[in-house]
Amino acid sequence: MTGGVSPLGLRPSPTTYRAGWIHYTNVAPILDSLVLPESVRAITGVPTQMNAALLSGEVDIANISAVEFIRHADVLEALPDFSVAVLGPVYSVNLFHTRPLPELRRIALTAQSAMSVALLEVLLREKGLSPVLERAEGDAESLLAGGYDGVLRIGDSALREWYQVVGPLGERHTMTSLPSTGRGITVTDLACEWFDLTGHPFTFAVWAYRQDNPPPADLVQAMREARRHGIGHLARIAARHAQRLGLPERVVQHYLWNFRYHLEAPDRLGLREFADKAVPGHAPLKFGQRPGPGGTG
Ligand SMILES: C=C(O[C@@H]1C=C(C(=O)O)C=C[C@H]1O)C(=O)O
Repeated sequence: MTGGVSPLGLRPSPTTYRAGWIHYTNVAPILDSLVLPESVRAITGVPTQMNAALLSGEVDIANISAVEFIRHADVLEALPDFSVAVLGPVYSVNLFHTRPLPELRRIALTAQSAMSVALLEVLLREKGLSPVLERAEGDAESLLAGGYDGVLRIGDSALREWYQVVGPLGERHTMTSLPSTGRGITVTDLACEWFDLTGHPFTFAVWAYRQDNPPPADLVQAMREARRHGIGHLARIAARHAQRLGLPERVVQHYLWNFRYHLEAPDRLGLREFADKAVPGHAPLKFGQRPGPGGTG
């Protein structure tokens, strides 16, 4: 076979490239309008599932917890211009608690997340606190009623539970003047805590792949086009997901526009700072080539 054409003159079918998407609402502006090239197949799951799928080779690319990218920086590389990051509050990575942070003794962790657990560990260490951390599933209020004094939750359910605690959002409230307590519960936004500690953005996820198996150019191009389209139609995306989540449209719209999806210099700075604090001695972080001028989408 030469030049990709078989002796019969047939083109070999292109090998399938497998993608794994964490499909929380916060990636809707990238994934909702993504048209996959024919050679790409995608599965979806929660962060810990996608982290495992990428590391076991079940998928070739995934938006994974940034801490897993850092831990496996010797074999992984990340797309240079894709992130799920924020500067300040994120609203969906929340510690729900019933006592002040310094008095917490037992915190329930979600099994869905690697990143928020690593972030919580860094923040607790910085504050000199060492509560017991245990995996436990269930909604925050039941776990708090059942013996935990802190509960860490992420993603769509954390966003909904946050709103149950701090909402409803009256006309006099703006998203920047919301209470952080309600129903006897305080909600600590871990990305806000990171901002208070460092003054930098926090990068929750990157799109990673094995260094020897980068994604086909048409997939990355399609992702950039989908993101441009998604960000341009944020109100529509927010309306659709608000209905699904049972949340007010303006809350979901604020939630979405607050994300930083382009892994810009400040997001990399935050990522490197987190890497040094959470995984001392990690291998250098590797990123693919940034697109040229006008090519970022
Ligand atoms: C901000 C979030 O980011 C997600 C949180 C992750 C984690 O905690 O491991 C992984 C990927 C991110 O997309 C969220 O879903 O609430």
